Amino acid sequence: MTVTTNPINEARRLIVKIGSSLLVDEASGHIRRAWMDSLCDDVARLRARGQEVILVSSGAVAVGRRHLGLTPPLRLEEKQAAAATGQIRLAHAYQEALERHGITVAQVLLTLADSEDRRRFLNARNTLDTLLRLGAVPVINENDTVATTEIRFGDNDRLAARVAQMSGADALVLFSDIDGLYTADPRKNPDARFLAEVTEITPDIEAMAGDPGSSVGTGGMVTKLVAAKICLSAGCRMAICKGEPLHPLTALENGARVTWFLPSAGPMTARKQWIAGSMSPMGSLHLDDGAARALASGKSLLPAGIRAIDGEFDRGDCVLVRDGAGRVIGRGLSAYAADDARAIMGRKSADIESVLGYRGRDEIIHRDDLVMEG
Ligand SMILES: Nc1ncnc2c1ncn2[C@@H]1O[C@H](COP(=O)(O)OP(=O)(O)O)[C@@H](O)[C@H]1O
Ligand SMILES: N[C@@H](CCC(=O)OP(=O)(O)O)C(=O)O
Repeated sequence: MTVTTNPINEARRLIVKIGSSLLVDEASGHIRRAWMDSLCDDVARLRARGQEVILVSSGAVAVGRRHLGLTPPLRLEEKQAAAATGQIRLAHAYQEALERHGITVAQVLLTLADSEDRRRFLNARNTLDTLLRLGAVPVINENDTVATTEIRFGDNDRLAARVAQMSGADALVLFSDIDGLYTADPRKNPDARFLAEVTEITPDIEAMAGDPGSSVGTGGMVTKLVAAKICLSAGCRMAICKGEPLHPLTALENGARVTWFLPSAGPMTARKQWIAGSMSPMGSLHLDDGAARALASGKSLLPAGIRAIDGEFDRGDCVLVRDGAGRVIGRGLSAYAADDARAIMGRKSADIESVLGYRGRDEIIHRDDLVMEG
């Protein structure tokens, strides 16, 4: 995949990550409100033309520590206290900036554990989907209060990439204080060359990454490359660029300098490759002929078309899909755990709530989560 037109225009779902060094004035610890307003103007413009936007914003520690009278270096618990103080101010500022455009903001705080635990991952994904469908702009940060050293993302670059993967985003933009990836940290090496396009994170590329350039940034280029790896495998394009001008998304659309990390496939293909290749099936769903035909023509699997279920699996686990003769015709991620799936098999989707006592998805396997054999 190469950049033919502008990936920002093309993205159906776009994640924008804002680094502390950009959002928070290093000397005063204040949020740069004019910049935030201009970013939110851009977000409103993208939404108005039908694009979905999720913000992943750092800055809670940098904003909050002044209010508690803390000076770096901070211990973990002081960072957590600072984040709790700063996050409320950050969220409030985004609320005000987006309210000017009549857009509702939703705060979502996540930890690394949330992206690794299947149930939490699915819950987070469903919540983000629902918020976007209802027209809100999620503003995400790491849940610093509960994230100890072992379960920290440690950096929002990686969190943003996980969010991109989780939400099937087409593009992630990391706005930073640098306009892209160089062959070495340009602050320390004046001969460093700028790279416009990267398609693979090789050891040579990894060796280019250095530390953060400012006292409020964390991770530097190292975590940005970790994020790029996640994005490339998730089929999501990723940009590193300078967020400094006002209206940074407009600047990017108008040709500002940027490093693009370009995957060979799109998010849906990557997702299907992941389902096909890296998950062990935990059970089988046996279909009737009508359901097998429906799946072959690209439809989702409804409970009504299932005759029998083998195995024990949880919501989100991979299961095989078999036709009436027991032949494997595909595999996919079940929206229900085995016991619940057994309770609703053969029933109409409209009956799900009365049988299970809650209203889950109409489909047992959504077509986006289904891969048919050869
Ligand atoms: N190879 C490299 N190319 C570009 N920047 C680099 C490189 N290695 C290290 N850096 C440093 O990484 C910094 C950006 O990371 P960081 O300070 O963590 O920002 P943010 O707060 O936006 O996440 C740059 O300002 C730069 O000094
Ligand atoms: N959760 C932390 C984010 C830390 C972080 O990743 O910072 P940055 O490197 O500036 O993106 C905060 O809000 O301060």
